[in-house]
Amino acid sequence: MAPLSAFNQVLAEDESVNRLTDSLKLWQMICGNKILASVELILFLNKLDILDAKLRSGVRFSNYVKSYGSNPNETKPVAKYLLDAFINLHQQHTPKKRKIHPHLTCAIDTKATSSVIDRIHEVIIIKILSHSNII
Ligand SMILES: Nc1nc2c(ncn2[C@@H]2O[C@H](COP(=O)(O)OP(=O)(O)OP(=O)(O)O)[C@@H](O)[C@H]2O)c(=O)[nH]1
Repeated sequence: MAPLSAFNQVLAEDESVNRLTDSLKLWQMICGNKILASVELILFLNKLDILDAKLRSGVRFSNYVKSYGSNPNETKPVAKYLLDAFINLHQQHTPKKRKIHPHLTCAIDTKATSSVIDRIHEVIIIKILSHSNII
């Protein structure tokens, strides 16, 4: 689980570290971990509403993420850019090919979050059934 909204924040425990950079490093370590090589990963990119509020209030994403350049300072393209960054890191660092299940979430939207969790339950059940050769 990583916040989409933390691109302009630093860690409470180390103010020299940007929170987005920290999330990406942690994700890279999880993706590259050989012990987890056979595990499918579920990624929640959370706090979509806070990202939206931040961008609408005038905070410019590209001031913090230079590679974003002159792309629109809007929620959809910024969230897509972050999602792609996480997916690309997975592709670069995974020890072997596997699926990941990324979701853009707003945890306080309980209805939407509940439906995401239902979809994840389905994925897990299908995985268990296919491992047991039932399907
Ligand atoms: N608006 C909003 N609030 C959220 C969301 N997810 C969690 N929160 C709230 O954020 C606060 C901090 O929760 P978390 O982010 O889970 O905890 P944390 O990672 O230790 O906190 P931070 O250091 O603030 O990132 C709590 O009050 C949560 O209810 C979200 O998607 N949208």
